[in-house]
Amino acid sequence: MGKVTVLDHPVIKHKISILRDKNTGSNEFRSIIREITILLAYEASKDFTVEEYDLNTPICATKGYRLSGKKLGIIPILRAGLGMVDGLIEVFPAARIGHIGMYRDEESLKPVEYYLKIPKDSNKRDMLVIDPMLATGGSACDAIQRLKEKGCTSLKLLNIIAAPEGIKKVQKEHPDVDIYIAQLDEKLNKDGYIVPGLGDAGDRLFGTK
Ligand SMILES: O=P(O)(O)OC[C@H]1O[C@H](OP(=O)(O)OP(=O)(O)O)[C@H](O)[C@@H]1O
Ligand SMILES: O=c1cc[nH]c(=O)[nH]1
Ligand SMILES: [Mg+2]
Repeated sequence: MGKVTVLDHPVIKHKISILRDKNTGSNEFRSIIREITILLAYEASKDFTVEEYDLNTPICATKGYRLSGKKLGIIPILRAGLGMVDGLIEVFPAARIGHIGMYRDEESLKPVEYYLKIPKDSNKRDMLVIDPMLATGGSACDAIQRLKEKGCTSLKLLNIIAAPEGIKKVQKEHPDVDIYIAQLDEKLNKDGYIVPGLGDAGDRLFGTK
């Protein structure tokens, strides 16, 4: 079963609370999503490998380290996943970026795919799937399934807020995928929104409500 890592940190608690506040505007919302994503990126890359190399500081010769594992791919689930892209490429500037477009049908809550474009060599890369919200888990599970159909074998999922229902579904359908979240919330409401959550992440990022 996939491992779940929750960022348990006072600064994250502080920032998540600002995201939750309905009076927080899009500009601040976007920058906090970006900041938390940077911390998630560090956590999700703890198992990356490094190799040693020789370098000179202004003082002496010493050993340096550089990342030596597989190349990275970042896959935001549109739209809201776009809010996390900047934070990730700040940490991993050489990563290639693919996109998967999914929206949740408001009645059935089932994800509907409308776009897919990923790097050609995605099957050789470590792929980070990003979306601020993991609610029922339908969008994440379908996105991961589509990437697997395209040959991806190394996948991690990064979310800002997750509901237990979503985590359970990803663990059941994709036991090989580890999940990194900033906050585990209580539950879903009858409309499939995370409680207490932060509302519709896409609308809050892009000011569409
Ligand atoms: O776990 P789930 O129940 O599938 O819900 C989570 C999905 O819902 C939101 O997207 P939304 O459908 O609102 O599309 P948007 O990003 O375009 O706003 C969110 O960004 C996830 O992709
Ligand atoms: O609470 C939720 C659930 C799904 N999508 C969102 O943006 N928010
Ligand atoms: Mg939305």
